[in-house]
Parts: sequence; C-alpha cells; structure tokens
Amino acid sequence: MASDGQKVVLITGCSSGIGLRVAVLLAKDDRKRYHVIATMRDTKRKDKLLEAAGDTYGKTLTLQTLDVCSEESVKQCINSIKDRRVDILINNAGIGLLGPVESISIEEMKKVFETNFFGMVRMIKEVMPDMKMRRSGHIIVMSSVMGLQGVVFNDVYTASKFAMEGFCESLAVQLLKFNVNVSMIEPGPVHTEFEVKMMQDVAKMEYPGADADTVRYFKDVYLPSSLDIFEAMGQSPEDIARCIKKVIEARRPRFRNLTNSLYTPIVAMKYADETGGLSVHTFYNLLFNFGPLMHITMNILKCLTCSCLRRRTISPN
Ligand SMILES: NC(=O)C1=CN([C@@H]2O[C@H](COP(=O)(O)OP(=O)(O)OC[C@H]3O[C@@H](n4cnc5c(N)ncnc54)[C@H](OP(=O)(O)O)[C@@H]3O)[C@@H](O)[C@H]2O)C=CC1
Ligand SMILES: CC1=C(/C=C/C(C)=C/C=C/C(C)=C/C=O)C(C)(C)CCC1
Repeated sequence: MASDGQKVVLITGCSSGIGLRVAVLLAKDDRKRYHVIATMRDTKRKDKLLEAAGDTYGKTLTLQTLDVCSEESVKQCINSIKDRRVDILINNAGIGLLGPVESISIEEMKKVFETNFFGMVRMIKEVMPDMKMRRSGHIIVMSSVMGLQGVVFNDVYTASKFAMEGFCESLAVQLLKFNVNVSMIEPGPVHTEFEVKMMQDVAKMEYPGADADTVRYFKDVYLPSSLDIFEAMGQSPEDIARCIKKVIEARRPRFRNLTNSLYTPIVAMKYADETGGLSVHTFYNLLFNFGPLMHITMNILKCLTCSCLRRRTISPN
C-alpha cells in the first residue's frame, strides 16, 4: 500500500520492454516518492519484472492483473486500489502490426485498435473521473513517432497511434481545467520485444492478397531499411523510462515528448509544407531511391552522433 506522500503510479503492460523498465525505475526512486502498481494481462509472465524489481517488490512495487482489452479486468484492478487513487497513469500496453494492408484482415486491424486505442480509452475513462474530482493527476500515454508521422507498411499501427494522439490532444484541454495533465511520449524505434514480435510475425506471414511487387518492396526494400534504422537510431527501454520519469517530475509537464532528437526533422517536415508533399516525396525518395544506401547513411549518422569521431579528431589520444 502507498504510504503518506507517495504518488500512486499505475502502469499497463509491465511484462516486458518499456513498461517493465519504467516500473522498476520508479520503484527504485531513491527518495521512495512512488508506489508503483505494475500490471500485466498474464501474471505468469511476471518473472522478468520481479527479478528486475528486486527487493522493491512488495514495498514500492506491487503486481496486479490487468488486460486493457477487458472492461471487467480494468474495473476490477482499479476497484482493488485503496480509494481507487491513481495519481499517475502510464498507458503503455500496446501491440504492433506490419505489412501490406492487402494481406491484413479487418479482424487483425481491429485487434490493434482494441489494444492500442480502446485499451487506452478504457484506462482513461476509469481513472479520469476520480482525478477530476481530486483536481490532480497525470496521464502519460505511450504514443510513438508514428503517432505524428505515417510510416510506410505500418499503416494500421500508425493509424492507431494517430487516433491516440487525436483523442488526447482534445482531452488535454478539458483536463487542464481540472489540474490534470496529459503527456504523450513519442519514441522512434526502441529495442524491446515489440521489435522481436514484429519480426517473428513477418517471418510467419505469407501475404495473401498482396501482389508480387508490393511483397518485394516490403520484404526487400522496407524491411532491410527498417532494420538499419532500428540499429542506428534504436533507443533502449531504459532511455525511454528515464524520459518518462523526467516528464512525470517536470514542474510543468510537456504535452508532446519526442524521445529521439534524430526524428525531429522527420516530424518537422510535416509542418514545413502544408500540402504534405514534402513528407510523402521525401519518404518515397528515402525508401525507393536511397533505400539501398540506407545502411551506409545510417552508419554515417551513427558515427556523427556518437562521440568516437569527435574523440578521434579532437583528442590525439
Ligand atoms: N519498441 C518500439 O520501437 C516502440 C514502442 N512504442 C510503444 O511502447 C509501448 C510498449 O511497447 P514495448 O515495450 O516496446 O513492447 P513490448 O512488446 O516489450 O511490451 C508491450 C507490453 O504490452 C503488453 N500488452 C499487450 N497487449 C496487452 C493487453 N491487452 N493488456 C495488457 N497488456 C498488454 C504486453 O504484454 P504480454 O507480455 O502479455 O504480451 C507487454 O507487456 C507500446 O504501446 C508501443 O506501441 C512506441 C514507440 C516505439
Ligand atoms: C524505412 C524508412 C523509415 C523508417 C522508420 C522506422 C522503421 C520507424 C520505426 C518506428 C517505430 C518502431 C515506432 C514504434 O512505435 C523512415 C525513417 C520513416 C524514412 C523512410 C524509410
């Protein structure tokens, strides 16, 4: 149970990746400012979290079952919390979906929206009235750069993240009147099971309904470029956890939080040309004309952004 002065933080999707890391980081806060309710849909998957949590488990971190796709599960979890008090909600649970739209069924698409969009809405609807009543609270939403900018062959995932952005952008204004903040976290690629699961799904898929050219562009052009981008620009889940902690602890929390400055120009293009042509044509060129060079480009970028080159040129040692 939370002790006096501790903030109750509820996080969804803590069995792996970003959810797990932010749960542990907050639970290990040296000033013990947080009581973390780490949730997952299947507590059989708790081992990794408990190992990372160490002796914070049972003290500043407790574990609860919560499936964001089930209204009953969400209600049960929130009702089990003392006074239903959640000071900070971190909507993290989410799934990806990759591939040509022709080969993805509407059912699969609905599952992505059911988890990413409606899962978030379910959580917010459950905690928001109490936050409004208390005139305090912070809702953190794990969006993505793909919530701001579409990425080829990620059509449905991108749409689900755009939906989250639109919903929260609207809600944030109303909630501010009740002293409740909303913050979107917008990472680019992060090395978690998300990446692993997507690659496993891709390996299994046969792309029924998609023509040979489309499958070729996806498998031979997009996928290798995407892997290069993951390798060069990928952040760790710990990086994202630290960003989230900063957002939570800010005196005036920002609404939008891109976690990777390498993506700033990609997002900026959208606002630099209101016709949308700049983004569409730049991505087209990057993928289809410079795609084969992506590997080299990414390595140069990696080199320019790490300190090895500077060390080599500035320091003779
Ligand atoms: N990795 C990346 O490149 C990026 C990820 N994101 C976003 O970050 C968030 C976390 O992803 P990440 O840590 O990378 O990936 P992981 O796959 O490692 O973690 C996703 C978590 O969501 C959980 N989850 C899935 N469905 C449900 C559900 N119905 N109810 C409760 N939990 C569920 C998973 O649980 P289970 O183990 O049961 O499947 C898992 O704990 C997602 O919203 C994702 O969209 C944003 C930008 C980049
Ligand atoms: C291929 C390709 C791109 C790929 C971007 C990727 C692969 C982003 C992944 C983001 C993730 C995984 C977000 C999760 O929420 C760019 C840079 C748009 C440029 C055009 C070509």
